[in-house]
Amino acid sequence: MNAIRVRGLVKAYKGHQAVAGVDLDVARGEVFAVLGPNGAGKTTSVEILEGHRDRDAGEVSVLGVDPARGGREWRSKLGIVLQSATDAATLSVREAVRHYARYYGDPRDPDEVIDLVGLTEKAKSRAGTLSGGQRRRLDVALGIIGRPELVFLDEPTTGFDPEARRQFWGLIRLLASEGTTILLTTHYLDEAEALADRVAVLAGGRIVAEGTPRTLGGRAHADATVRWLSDRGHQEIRTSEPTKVIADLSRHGELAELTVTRPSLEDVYLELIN
Ligand SMILES: Nc1ncnc2c1ncn2[C@@H]1O[C@H](COP(=O)(O)OP(=O)(O)OP(=O)(O)O)[C@@H](O)[C@H]1O
Repeated sequence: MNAIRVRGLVKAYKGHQAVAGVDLDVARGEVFAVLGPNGAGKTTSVEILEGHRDRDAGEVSVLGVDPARGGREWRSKLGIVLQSATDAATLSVREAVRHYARYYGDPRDPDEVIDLVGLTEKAKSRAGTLSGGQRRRLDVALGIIGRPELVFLDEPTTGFDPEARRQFWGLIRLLASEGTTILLTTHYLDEAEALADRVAVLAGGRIVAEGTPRTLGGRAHADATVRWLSDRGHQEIRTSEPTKVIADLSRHGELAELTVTRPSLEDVYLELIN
C-alpha cells in the first residue's frame, strides 16, 4: 500500500479552483517533493492530506485512512511542519519539545531531537527570542519528535542560512534512511534535487510534470551545450552528441574554458510552468 494515494482531488475557494484534479502516489519510504509557483495549490493540497482542510471532490488515502475521517491514532503517525511558525513563544526550546513529546506513545529523546535540528545552544532560550530560521528549526523538531511514519514539510527551509539548510538536508536523509515517508513542498530546486526520490510540478492546481529530479521534463535526454573559448571569442554548440563534438574540436588542440552542460532542474522547471 502506498503512503499517499490521491485521485481527482478538487478544491475551490469562492469559485476559484485552487486544486483542479490532482492524482498523486507516494510510496512508503519515499521522499517526494512538490514544486510549483506561488498560488499553485501546494499548501491547499498538503493541508487536505493532513486532514486540516476539507475537499470538494476526489479520493484521498493517507496511511490507508481518509484524512477527512482520520482519528487520533492516525494523526499520531503524522509529523506536520506547517508554513506558519509554532506558537510556543513563552516556552524554552527544551520545554516546547518535551511538551510535544508527551502527546506521543514512543517519542524520540527531546535532547537528541534538539541536537538533530542544531538548537542545542538555544535549548534554554524562549522560543519567542529565536531568530526566524531558529524558529523554523524548532518547528521541524516538533514535527519529528513523535517518530512519525509520514512527515509533511511545507517549505521547511525558508529563512534558513546555507549551513542550516545543509544540516536540515542531513536530517531529512537520516529520517529517510530510517524508512520515514516524506512529502515536502519547496521553492528551492537544489533542495528537491538533493533530497527527493521523485518530484511533481504543480501549476494552476494541476500536476504538469512528475518524475525523478534527473529525468523530469525529459531532462536526461535534453541536448547538451558545449562551450569553449576560441581566438574568435566564446563559442557554443547545442548537441545530442557532446562527446563526438568535443572529440572533433579537440583535433585542433586544447580547448580553453571547455564546459559541457545540460539543462538544470531549474531550467526544466521554468520551462514547465511557463
Ligand atoms: N483560505 C483561502 N481562501 C481563499 N483562497 C485561498 C485560500 N487559501 C488559498 N487560496 C487561494 O488558492 C490558491 C492556491 O493557494 P495555495 O496556498 O495552496 O498555493 P501554494 O502553491 O501553497 O502557494 P505558495 O507557494 O505561495 O505557498 C491561491 O490562488 C490562493 O490565493
